[in-house]
Amino acid sequence: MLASKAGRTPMSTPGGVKSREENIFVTVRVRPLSQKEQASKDQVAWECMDDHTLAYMNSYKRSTTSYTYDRIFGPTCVTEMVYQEGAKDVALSALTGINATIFAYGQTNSGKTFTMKGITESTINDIYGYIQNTPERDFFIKMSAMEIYNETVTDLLNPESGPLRLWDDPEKGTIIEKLMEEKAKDSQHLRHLIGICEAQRQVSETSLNDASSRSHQIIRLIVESSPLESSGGIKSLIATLNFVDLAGSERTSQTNVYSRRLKEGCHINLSLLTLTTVIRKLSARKRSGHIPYRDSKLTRILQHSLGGNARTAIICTMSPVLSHAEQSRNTLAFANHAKEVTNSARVNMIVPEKQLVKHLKKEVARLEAELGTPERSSTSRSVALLREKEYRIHKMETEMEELKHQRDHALSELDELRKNVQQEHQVVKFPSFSRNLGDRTKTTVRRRKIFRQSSIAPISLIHEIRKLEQLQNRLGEEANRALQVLHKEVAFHRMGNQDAAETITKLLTGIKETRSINCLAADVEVKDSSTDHGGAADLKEEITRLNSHEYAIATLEEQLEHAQKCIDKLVMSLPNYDGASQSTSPSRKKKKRSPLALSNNIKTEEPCAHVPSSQQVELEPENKPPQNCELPPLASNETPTKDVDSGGVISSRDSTPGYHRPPTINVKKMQKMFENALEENIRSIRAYVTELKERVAKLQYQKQLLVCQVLELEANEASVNEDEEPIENPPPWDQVFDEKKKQIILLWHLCHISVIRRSRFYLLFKGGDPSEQIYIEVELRRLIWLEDHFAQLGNASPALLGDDPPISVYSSIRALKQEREALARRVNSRFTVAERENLYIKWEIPLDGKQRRVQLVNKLWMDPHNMQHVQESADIVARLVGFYEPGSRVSKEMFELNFAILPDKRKPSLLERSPISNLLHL
Ligand SMILES: Nc1ncnc2c1ncn2[C@@H]1O[C@H](COP(=O)(O)OP(=O)(O)OP(=O)(O)O)[C@@H](O)[C@H]1O
Repeated sequence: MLASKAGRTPMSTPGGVKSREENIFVTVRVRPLSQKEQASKDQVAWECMDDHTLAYMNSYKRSTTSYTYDRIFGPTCVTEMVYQEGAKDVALSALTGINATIFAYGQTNSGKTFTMKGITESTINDIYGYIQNTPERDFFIKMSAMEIYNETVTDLLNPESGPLRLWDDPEKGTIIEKLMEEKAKDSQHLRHLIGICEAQRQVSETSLNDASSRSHQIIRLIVESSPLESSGGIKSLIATLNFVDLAGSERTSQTNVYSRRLKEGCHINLSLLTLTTVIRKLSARKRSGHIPYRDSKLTRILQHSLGGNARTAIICTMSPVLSHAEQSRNTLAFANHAKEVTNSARVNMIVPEKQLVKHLKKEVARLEAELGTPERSSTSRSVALLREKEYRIHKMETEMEELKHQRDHALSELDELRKNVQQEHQVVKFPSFSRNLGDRTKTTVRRRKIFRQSSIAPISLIHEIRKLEQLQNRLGEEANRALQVLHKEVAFHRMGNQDAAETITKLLTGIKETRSINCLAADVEVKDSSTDHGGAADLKEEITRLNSHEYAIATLEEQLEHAQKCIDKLVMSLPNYDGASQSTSPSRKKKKRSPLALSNNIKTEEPCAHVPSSQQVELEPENKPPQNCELPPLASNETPTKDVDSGGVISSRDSTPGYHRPPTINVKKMQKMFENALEENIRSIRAYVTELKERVAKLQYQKQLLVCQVLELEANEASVNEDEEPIENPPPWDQVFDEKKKQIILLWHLCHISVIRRSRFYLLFKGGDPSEQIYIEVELRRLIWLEDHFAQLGNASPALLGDDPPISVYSSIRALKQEREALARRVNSRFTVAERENLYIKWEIPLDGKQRRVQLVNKLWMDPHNMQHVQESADIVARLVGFYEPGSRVSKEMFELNFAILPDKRKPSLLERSPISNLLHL
């Protein structure tokens, strides 16, 4: 509901726009013959002579009486023409702040509703077209609607509010208390609201009209517009536009003689009589005399439109047939009086107080500026400029603050990201397999988080794997070089047995092969890395690949093992080998200057990166080293013999005649020195090989850890997916039932479903039995469908839907209304006087109020959120319909699921009928 017009200063043309005096614009529309009239061969009694003259034709087809009006619309004229020429000008006055009213007056079944529907539709189109073409103003449209039925005013937008009271305001005239005003969002919304009101209207079947309007309906648009602030204007315009579809004037003989219709007819005729009297008195220009506006609610409400501040157009509708000639003459008599009535319409302006104050302040400032000296005005201009600059500076400062804030935020996010990456690296390097389960869970959660945040984890793992591979290659290379040196040493000294030399050669070949395999793998790796996006899938591939050349490390290990054995053998075969040589005596230690410069820091120094050991032989001080490191090769036939005396090895050369032995060199000593060097070398190589083995083992271990980590990562990934798609146990039926029941009750309300059906369903399905599930499900789905269907229809124009759309929200409202009426009639017979009084008290219906039964029934099932209300409503409906009576037919099967027609051929009574439910097999 919208707020009333508070905070406005009405300025109804105070010395401004003059009020305009003009007569009510009266037109007559003669409808075509109805099918019934054609069938009964009823004679046509009226002829349109021209656009302004209508003539009554006697039985000889001669014109006897003629009537003149502003415009006559013959049977062939369409409603759009009636609108264009009979209503448009008046209706659109509302856009310029002038109140306007369009009436349809005429005998029952003469076409009033038919005409007014079209007129309303066309006016809405034009209003919204105008709004679109007037961008310099802001428009605001509200709508209210009421019907006057049996002299009771009801709000058609809120029928539950009951009868509305009228009261008089000295300024505003008659005011309808609590009448709802709904803001129209757009033309579609407005049409939708009008559609709902039309559906609410009292319509009944009479002998003349299958759907006769039994009430006067007033649809009221409040059109307000104000200039855009930028335009500098301050005056808003406001006007009401009434579309009045009167109930049909009828003779008692023409209506059914049932008491209800008779009573309606009396009220209708009474209010129409007052209207006629008011018009007649107004037309007689006896304004000084009493105009009985207050004799009927209709004339009270429309007082402004009858001789007051409004432009008014009346469209008198009539049937062309002779049998209704008398009624038609009455209509024309009314039209004659109406065309004499003069209105004085004014432009209604309002000035919102806020805007007025603002405007006045501006004016004062301007005047001050004009009065002031040029200096003063220039100073004030400078001040204004200064202020503007200050404002801009302030704005820029705020923006800068905001930017700084954004930058800080971005930086902290970056930091966070970096931290995550580092953490992930640490996790990769030092996996926590030894931790307890609690710690692991924490790590998993953290890692899962990191994994979600970025894809760096798999990338870093891949890097680790590749580093390991490089290490593996380097180990291979080092082993290779070590063995080569060994080989050379052995070859050079031609020592050791043949087997050892062969073994070393084999080892070399083996290692070379291993190296070549690793190189191949490295090639593949380079290629792979070009397409590497660091995903978990790549990681898996990586591990698979690593596992596939697992044998490379194993082979290397094996070969190193083998090499060590060979070396051991060689060492054993050394002539001066004894077990004690292994010990590190101080003398040995002193002497121990490895020809390969191998030391304990072998890890970092590559033994084979130096010059051959033979070139590094350090001679004892008394023996000068040979200039040329290359020692002369031994003759093949020379076999070393042992000098038993000296206890040393004597070269065969020593014994060879003619052999020139340098005088300064002690051969024995030399030999000894070489032996020692070899021994040292071999020992060094042995130590190195041992270390290589250790490193390979470490490598293997690290690889194992990596694989485990990958597995863990995969498991986390899987559990993340599980987290995202949790498989939940279905909730218990009681809970489901409760939720669905609430949904169903709300949808019943929204779709205006029969209250009898609601009550039956509600009382039948209590939720205890899981077999009810299917009924609940089907009901819910149908209602959801219905709601959707209504929503779609809601966007369609009522004009497009036609008079009685097959299934629409309007038809269901109408059906529900009829059902409530029928139920109301049963209240007296189904409840005792005491019970009724109790009910009225409980449902807050005044005991002395009118139509208490109707009020009671109208209150049933109106609050879908209150379960107690729902239960009590269902109980009352059950009593009214007789569900609780013995032998009453209530079974679940009546909400059948198979959509088949029930075998019961019994014609349903009104209380069991509902167009929507029938259509939907509800
Ligand atoms: N100009 C017209 N062209 C075609 N059909 C018309 C025309 N005017 C009215 N009708 C038809 O005549 C019937 C009666 O019209 P309508 O209900 O509008 O009359 P009414 O004056 O509002 O009656 P009541 O006062 O009983 O409500 C309807 O079926 C309507 O479709």
